[in-house]
Amino acid sequence: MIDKRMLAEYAAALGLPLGEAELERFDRYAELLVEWNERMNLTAITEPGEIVVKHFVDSLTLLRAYTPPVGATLVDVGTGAGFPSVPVKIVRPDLRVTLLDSLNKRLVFLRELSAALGQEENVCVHARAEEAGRQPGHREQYALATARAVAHLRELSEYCLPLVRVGGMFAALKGGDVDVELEESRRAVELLGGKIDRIERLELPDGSRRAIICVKKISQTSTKYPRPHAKMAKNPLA
Ligand SMILES: C[S@@+](CC[C@H](N)C(=O)[O-])C[C@H]1O[C@@H](n2cnc3c(N)ncnc32)[C@H](O)[C@@H]1O
Repeated sequence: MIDKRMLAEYAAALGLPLGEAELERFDRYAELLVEWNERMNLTAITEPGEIVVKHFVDSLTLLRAYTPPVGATLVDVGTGAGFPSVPVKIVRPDLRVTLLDSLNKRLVFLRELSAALGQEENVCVHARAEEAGRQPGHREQYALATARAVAHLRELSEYCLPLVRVGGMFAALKGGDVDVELEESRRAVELLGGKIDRIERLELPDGSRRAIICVKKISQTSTKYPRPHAKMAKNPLA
């Protein structure tokens, strides 16, 4: 379904050589995405060339910005149809992935997808991030939290940083223009026990700009956080 040679080229440009088995998995992923999308709303992107660039390559930029330790635990907050973690897991099968989303129908797809791609060990969690962040099974349990297209960095930090253990990382995949958002989020990141570590800026093959914001978890998050969503919206951390 997808142009595997094109995907291999783009991934190689990110420093990620893909073998035939991985390319086959990406192809199957694209097929399932399009097939299930006819029954439930998973994505607006259904053209194979766009799936390759805007979903697969974009997700893999995470590995350009940050290399998780072997066997690390990774939680993908608001993963939707599995982005960015399912593509990342195709390339890094050693990672122990938790896919978290507040919409149950997405979890039905994610379970089926994980099985079809040989990722049966993925843990699929139906929860809001701010609820999971208060549960002992999730709070400060992950080496890496990531998210793409879920919320403003200020709010996203409150979703993600409570889930990361001290010494771990939170990596937010964002569009290119992040400077204002970063300024608006600095205080929140600090209050939640994080420190902005680095920002990787790059261009996707279609010319669109991306920034991956890497936040190091340097101290425990106060038990005041995360707050319920209504409180976050009413009183943004600033
Ligand atoms: C725009 S989609 C992005 C999906 C995917 N990350 C991607 O990049 O394609 C946002 C997703 O975040 C989920 N979401 C929004 N707020 C959330 C929260 N507080 N906790 C968990 N999931 C949330 C939604 O259900 C939706 O699947």
